[in-house]
Amino acid sequence: MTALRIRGLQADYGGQPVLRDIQFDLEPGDYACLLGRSGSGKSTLLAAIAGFVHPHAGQISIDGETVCDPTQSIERPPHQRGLGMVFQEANLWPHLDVIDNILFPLRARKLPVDHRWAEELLDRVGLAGHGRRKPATLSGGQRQRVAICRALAARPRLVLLDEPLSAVDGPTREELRSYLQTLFGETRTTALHVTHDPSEAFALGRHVAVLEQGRIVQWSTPATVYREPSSEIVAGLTGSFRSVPVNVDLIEENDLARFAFDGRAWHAPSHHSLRSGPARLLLRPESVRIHAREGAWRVHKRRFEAGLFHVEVEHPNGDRIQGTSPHDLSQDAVSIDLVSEHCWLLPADNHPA
Ligand SMILES: Nc1ncnc2c1ncn2[C@@H]1O[C@H](COP(=O)(O)OP(=O)(O)OP(=O)(O)O)[C@@H](O)[C@H]1O
Repeated sequence: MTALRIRGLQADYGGQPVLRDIQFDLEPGDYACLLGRSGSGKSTLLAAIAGFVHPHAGQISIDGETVCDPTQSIERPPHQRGLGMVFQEANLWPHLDVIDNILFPLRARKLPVDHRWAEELLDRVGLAGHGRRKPATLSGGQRQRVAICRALAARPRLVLLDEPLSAVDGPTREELRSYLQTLFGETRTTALHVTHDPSEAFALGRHVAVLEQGRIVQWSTPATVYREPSSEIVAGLTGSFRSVPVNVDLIEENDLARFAFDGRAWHAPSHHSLRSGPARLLLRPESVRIHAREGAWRVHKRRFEAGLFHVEVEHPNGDRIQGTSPHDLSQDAVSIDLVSEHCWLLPADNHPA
C-alpha cells in the first residue's frame, strides 16, 4: 500500500496560491527529500500533510486512508494522521528527562507506552544509558537525536522532517545524517524531509523532489536530479553549473543530441522535450576537462579542491565555463574537452513561467 498519496493538492494563503496541483506517491520505507528555494512552499506542503494547513482542493491519503479531501469535507486533525514530526529545533520539555520526552506524545494521546522500544531507539542513535538525563545537560545534536526518537516512538506511518539538521554545526550535521540514514533504513520508516541543502538531500534521499513556486518540477533519484535537471532552476538548486547557448542539429535515439561547441561536433544526453534548434548546454565542473595544450580559452580563476584543480575559463566570445584538471596549469591559454556523459541539454526556454 502507498504510504503517502497526494493528488491535485492546492492551497493558498489569503487567496495567494502556495501549493499548485501537487501530486506524488511515497512508497513504504521510502525516504524522499524536498528541495526548493526559500518561499517555494516546502513547509506549507509538510503542514498540509500534517493537517496544520487546510488545502482547498486535492486529496491526501496516508497508508490508504484519506486524511484530507475538501470535496468530501474530510479533514482529519493532526493527531489522527499517524505521523511523526521533526523540526529544526528539538523543542524538548525541559522538566522531563529524555525517556519521558520520548514517551510524552504517547501518554498525551493515551496510547500504549513501549519503554523497550524507546530504549532501543535511544540505543540506535548512540544514546543508550542517557534516558534519565534532562535536556539541559545534552548538546544540541543530542537533543535533536532525542527529538528524532520521539518522532518514531509511536511507530508512525510516516515521519515529516522540516529542516531537521539546519540548527546544528557541520560535524554534528554529518553525525545526525548518519543516524537518520541507519535509523530510518533499519526501521523501514517512510520519511519526507525538507531541506535547502542539496548535499543533505543527495546523502539521505532515495528520491529527491524539487518544489518551485508551489509545484513539484522534478521527482527523481538524486543522480537523475543532478545529472538531468528539468530546468536551470533545478540545476542551480542541486549544485554549481554554467549554461551556454548552442545549436542542436540532430536528435538521435535515446534523446542523444548533436550540437556544435568550441568549433567541434559533440553528442550529449538531452531533455525529452528538446527539439532541433537553439538549446542550452548545461555544464557541471565535471563536464569539462581543461588541457594544458594551447587553445582559445583563457584561464580566469583556479582553485584546488578535493584532489583536482577547478578552473574557470573564458572564451573570447565572453562565455565562461568551469572545468577540472588534474594538473596545476601554469599558462593562460588552454583548450577544453567536454565529457559528454556529464553534459546535459535543455530547451532554450526551459524556465517555467
Ligand atoms: N501563515 C502564512 N500566512 C501567509 N503567507 C504565508 C504563511 N506561511 C507562509 N506564507 C507564504 O507562503 C509561501 C511559501 O512559504 P513556505 O514557508 O511554505 O516556503 P518554504 O519553501 O518552506 O520557505 P523557507 O525555505 O524559507 O522556509 C511564501 O511566500 C510565504 O511568504
